[in-house]
Amino acid sequence: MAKRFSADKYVEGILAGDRVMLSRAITLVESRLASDLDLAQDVINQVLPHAGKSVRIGITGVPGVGKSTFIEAFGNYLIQAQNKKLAVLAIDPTSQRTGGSILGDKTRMESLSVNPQAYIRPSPAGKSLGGVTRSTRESIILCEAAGFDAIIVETVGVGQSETAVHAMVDFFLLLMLAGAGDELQGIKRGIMEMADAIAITKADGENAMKAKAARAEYQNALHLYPVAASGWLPKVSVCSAMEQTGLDTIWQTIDSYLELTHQNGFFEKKRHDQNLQWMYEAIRQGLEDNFYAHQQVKDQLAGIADEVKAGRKSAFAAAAELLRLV
Ligand SMILES: Nc1nc2c(ncn2[C@@H]2O[C@H](COP(=O)(O)OP(=O)(O)OP(=O)(O)O)[C@@H](O)[C@H]2O)c(=O)[nH]1
Repeated sequence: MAKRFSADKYVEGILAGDRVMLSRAITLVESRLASDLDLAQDVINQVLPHAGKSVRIGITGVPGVGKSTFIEAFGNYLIQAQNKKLAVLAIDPTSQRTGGSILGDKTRMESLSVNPQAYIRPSPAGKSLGGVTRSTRESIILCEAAGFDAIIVETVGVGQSETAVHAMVDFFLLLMLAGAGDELQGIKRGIMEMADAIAITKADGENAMKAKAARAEYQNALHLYPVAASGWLPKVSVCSAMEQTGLDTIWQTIDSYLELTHQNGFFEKKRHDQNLQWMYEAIRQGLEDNFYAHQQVKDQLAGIADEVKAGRKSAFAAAAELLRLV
């Protein structure tokens, strides 16, 4: 087991912006050991008053869209042109690519990973989506308390993970390729509906014209959706991470969104709603964990499931019988 410190020691280190302590605290919230849970919650609770002051940006897009290259370019832009301290967290429950090691990501975002104004943390390996989203959410709080004022949460846009990311960020950016067709890109309609902005990537060289055409197309498509509760009309822009163009426009879009939603109160409301949503999610998870950990449930579950399978017991009756055991 990794070395553990007192809650005060973690808190002191995080608030001082000590990256080693931040990493250790994130390892702590990623741990599912029962003995780590209380300590992790103690640390989170203590740093909570110092968190929340960042802009949380979710970024998604299918493999090949250029996420890493984009985040590297956009991240450097945020640091250099907007004077931000940036943390990049990844949600990728299927990820084999990093095996949970920081080294894996060093090769993905080379210049960001050595930038003292940036902190990159790959997705914890070998975890369920629920496990990853929970620890990422808590990691956001830890990073904010450590002084990072821009948080990028990155995910692959092909599964359910983008819904989870959407529920923990202020602004959701969808990266898309020009001319590949929505279906080809595996982008589901629901994801486009969640986007506050779409950026068409790789708008350089021969691709530049195609990207502009795609921008017009997507902008039209977005007009067909009902106006969002935020009052914000999603924007589409083009960018090239390679040539570092369009990054400023994307930041201006995010900034306009923040201005609008701070003004109309949506920003705060959304964060409150997200907090409540996570509370209910934590309750649901806690109840489920307790249920499956209960000795009588462990003893009887398989037998009762067999009876349901064989058609001797209804699913509802079986569930009720099991629930009564707890
Ligand atoms: N022409 C051009 N190519 C790009 C640009 N950005 C990325 N690429 C190329 O697109 C390919 C995929 O880029 P990655 O950044 O690895 O993106 P990804 O496939 O989404 O990968 P992950 O971030 O690992 O999920 C690489 O070969 C990049 O060199 C760009 O702005 N212009």
